Amino acid sequence: MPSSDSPHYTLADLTQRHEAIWQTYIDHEFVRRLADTSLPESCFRHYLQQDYRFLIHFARAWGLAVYKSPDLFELRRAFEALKAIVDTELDLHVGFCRQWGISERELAELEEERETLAYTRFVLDCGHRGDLLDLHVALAPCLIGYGEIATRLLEQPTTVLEHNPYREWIEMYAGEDFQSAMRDEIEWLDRALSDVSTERFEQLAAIFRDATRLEIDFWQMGLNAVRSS
Ligand SMILES: Cc1ncc(CN)c(N)n1
Repeated sequence: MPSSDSPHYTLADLTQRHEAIWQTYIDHEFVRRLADTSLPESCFRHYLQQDYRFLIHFARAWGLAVYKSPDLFELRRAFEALKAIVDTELDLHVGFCRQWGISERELAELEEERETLAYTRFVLDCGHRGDLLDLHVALAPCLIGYGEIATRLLEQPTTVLEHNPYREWIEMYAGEDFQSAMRDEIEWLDRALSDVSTERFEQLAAIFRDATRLEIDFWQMGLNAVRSS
């Protein structure tokens, strides 16, 4: 625990500050059922469709990070993250949706759910109102959470990989590309948080808490779609 005169906060302090909410997110029923194969396919399909919209706005948020970058180092870093989402994650996602019988046209036309709207606009609002660190903290549950979820799923004995229709999803987020992006982001956040004051940390912790709550709502939206698609 950091001392009050020289806090030296890290990302771990953010997750510990909201431990119960963080655990609800990374161990959500959607995730558990995806791992033990009991998740209805309609839930996963709905999640995939909405996640397409999420990733579009997520890319826009990194575009905002480019704009908010104060120097060439940060500018390059945000630009690389934006490129990775547009060229890799969204490309993989579209291919993945195709395998699940969801066409690109369908993706382009689908209506945004309120949970998608709330989460993505919250992140963008944090970036508009705040600085680069506010934006990174709003984005952290997304990148750090999915990386942690996927590695946990691969490690835990209750996960079924054989004949699991969601196996590719688990392996994509547990894969080296995503994991290394997650490690880079943890390093960035640890560096940036190391010299914030206690007051500033509390502001950032509130952003982190709300973004995590919105991730929980996103899982729940998928789970609620038992018969909707
Ligand atoms: C809702 C959500 N959160 C996080 C991720 C991981 N980029 C995602 N694809 N979708």
